[in-house]
Amino acid sequence: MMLGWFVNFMPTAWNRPWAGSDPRAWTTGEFYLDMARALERASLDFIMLEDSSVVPESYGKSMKAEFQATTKSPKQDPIALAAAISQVTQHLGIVSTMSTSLYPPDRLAHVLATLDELSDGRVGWNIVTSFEDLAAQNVGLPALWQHDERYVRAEEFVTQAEQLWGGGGSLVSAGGSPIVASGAFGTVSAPQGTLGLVQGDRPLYCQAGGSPTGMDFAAAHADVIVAAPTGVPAMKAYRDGIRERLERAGKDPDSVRVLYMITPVVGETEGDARAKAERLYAPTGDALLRRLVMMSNQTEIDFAEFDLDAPIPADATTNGITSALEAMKKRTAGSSLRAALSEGGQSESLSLIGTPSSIADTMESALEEVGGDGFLLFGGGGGLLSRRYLDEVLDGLVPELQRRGLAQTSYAPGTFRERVVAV
Ligand SMILES: Cc1cc2nc3c(=O)[nH]c(=O)nc-3n(C[C@H](O)[C@H](O)[C@H](O)COP(=O)(O)O)c2cc1C
Repeated sequence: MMLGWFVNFMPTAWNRPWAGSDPRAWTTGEFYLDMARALERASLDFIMLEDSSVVPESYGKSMKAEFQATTKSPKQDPIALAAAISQVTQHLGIVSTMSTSLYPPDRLAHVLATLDELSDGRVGWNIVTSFEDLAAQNVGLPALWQHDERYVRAEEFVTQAEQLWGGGGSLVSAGGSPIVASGAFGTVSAPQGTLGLVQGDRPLYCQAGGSPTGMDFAAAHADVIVAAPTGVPAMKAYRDGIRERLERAGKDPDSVRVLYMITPVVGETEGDARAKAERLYAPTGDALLRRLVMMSNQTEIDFAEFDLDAPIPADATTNGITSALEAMKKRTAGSSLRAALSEGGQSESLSLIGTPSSIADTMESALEEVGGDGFLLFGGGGGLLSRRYLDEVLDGLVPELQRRGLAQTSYAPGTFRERVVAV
């Protein structure tokens, strides 16, 4: 199975046990460089760096709750971290998130070409379209385009980036004149003169479309698709949906890997793991606020206006992450927002609470039922990750998967993209 780790370049578990003694270990990148080395020691396929550079004001129509909950900020720039990680690792894939709604195509093409060279062919691009008006306003747009329009823009963006990468050549055309790529959203030229990509015509592409349009886009472009449908039937339906799209387009469905998001709670005994999960997911005031703020951030709907003891209104709509809102509607139907938010694992595909052995059993049988392909580990997001958690997963769970022959113990030769295609 493929294994990646998704992480926000944000404060670690600073106000919890095992916080460590250096409060700047996250801003300096030291924590995350240690993390990248640890992922490589455990032979994980890649690290994936989240990006969404806003201080949200959706919950309660102010930044106040976000500053209490720290779900999205403070955050450092992940591209700078990707460059630093490339210098302390040799094999780990490094997936950087960059938005087709916020970056200009020539900047993105130049940055990724540079990162590909810095990492000797290990860079991936997590292609996102963004979901916050505030993020659009940060770059001078009045608002974000409508959901499906964002994917039209993304199509054009990817085409332009590939033209700029020049099909394996240089950002400057053979004759020495700048390459010009035109489209409905604008014409770009790229005279910066980067030499080209180690990985050939493009880096590895990662994508996380959850909507039908997003899944169309993912199937058309991605090498690795990351998703968080809840439960084995939904995981299978998502993967089947991607494979059908690939088959319709005449592409090999086995050429794309679908990975599911998980945050295992690993204990020395089942009781130990359950007690840990109870502490972790306890619906305290702080935890509920954090989950409400996260939902508001994903949907740009003010969840402070909803009755905690009722389902969320069936007619609520969003120009943000539609799938997150729909999933929350399902969770609250016949129940309440409070009850839905009190469940653990808000953004996980599988609930994994147990010993390395029992968790590996569940992961193995889930993938057998679903058909493939792997998992995207996560530690719960900003303010929750600790070195202790990394150790539990990387030195506890991953070796168990390796002993069963389910996870790799070393890296095959080749670029990141070549390795993924060869799996
Ligand atoms: C594992 C995972 C990671 C994601 N990372 C980011 C990210 O770093 N930045 C971002 O703007 N969106 C991110 N997204 C959101 C997706 O790009 C996408 O907008 C979302 O899954 C909804 O799909 P849709 O756009 O098709 O509605 C992520 C989604 C998932 C499932």
